Amino acid sequence: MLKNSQKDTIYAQAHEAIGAFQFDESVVAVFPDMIQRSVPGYQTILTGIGELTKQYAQANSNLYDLGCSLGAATLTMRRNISVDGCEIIAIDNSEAMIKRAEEYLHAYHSDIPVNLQCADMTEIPIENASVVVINFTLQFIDPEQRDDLVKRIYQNLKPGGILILSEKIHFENQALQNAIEHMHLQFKRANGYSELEISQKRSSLENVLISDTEAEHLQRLNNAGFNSAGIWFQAYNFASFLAIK
Ligand SMILES: Nc1ncnc2c1ncn2[C@@H]1O[C@H](C[S@+](CC[C@H]([NH3+])C(=O)[O-])CC(=O)[O-])[C@@H](O)[C@H]1O
Ligand SMILES: O=C(O)C(=O)Cc1ccccc1
Repeated sequence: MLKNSQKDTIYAQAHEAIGAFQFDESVVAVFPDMIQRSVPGYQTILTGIGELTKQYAQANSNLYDLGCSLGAATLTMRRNISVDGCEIIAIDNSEAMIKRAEEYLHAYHSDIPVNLQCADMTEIPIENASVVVINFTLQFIDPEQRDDLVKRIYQNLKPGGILILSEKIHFENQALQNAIEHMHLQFKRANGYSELEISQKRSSLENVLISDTEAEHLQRLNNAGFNSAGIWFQAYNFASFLAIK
């Protein structure tokens, strides 16, 4: 899926100053390669999103992909909907991502409508939802806005609806954090990233990707109203939560 992108060499050369990470044209061009080589379990999570969609999409409801990037989760959801009257609403606030996502979505035929919008996911209405996916995007929004967004999702989910939330997480315990972060670094090295690429990208993500702990995520989901919430998949410090209304 979305395989024919260029190789990610964005941080391969030494930069004098490392700016904040941005989802601009240069990232868009290499994004499928970047996410595949940086996020352990990414492909398995997409497969799981497909399975959960098959099980939980309700007839005549909306499905949301918030922070859709090139639409990988949208495509998986679209292929797995087997009930009538569904629409997928896919949102990203990067103009460059949305432009490219449009091309990807048109490359595969489907009768299920996709409403692709360049917008801030904290500002769009959520209505009549059966499945909401936030695949590695809550971590990029202002921590102060996270509780409200998750609450709003809970309130606008139909009974029996689900939120699938995938995130990079960190661990309160320093020894555990070091051990698991080391495994992620080894994963990136095994996927061909150099020490320079790893350290420059790490600087660029500082204060941009702000992770929470598993406990913080579960607390937020519970506070929003979800009584059934837990991790359904984890690879090192990358976890995906399932919350059922
Ligand atoms: N406030 C915001 N509103 C909307 N989009 C945002 C916002 N902030 C950041 N983004 C967008 O969130 C996406 C995060 S990538 C998601 C992968 C995808 N889900 C995938 O399943 O392939 C994950 C990663 O790169 O680690 C980018 O496209 C941003 O433009
Ligand atoms: O690359 C990393 O270290 C990450 O934490 C994951 C990631 C993947 C793609 C864009 C930004 C962050």
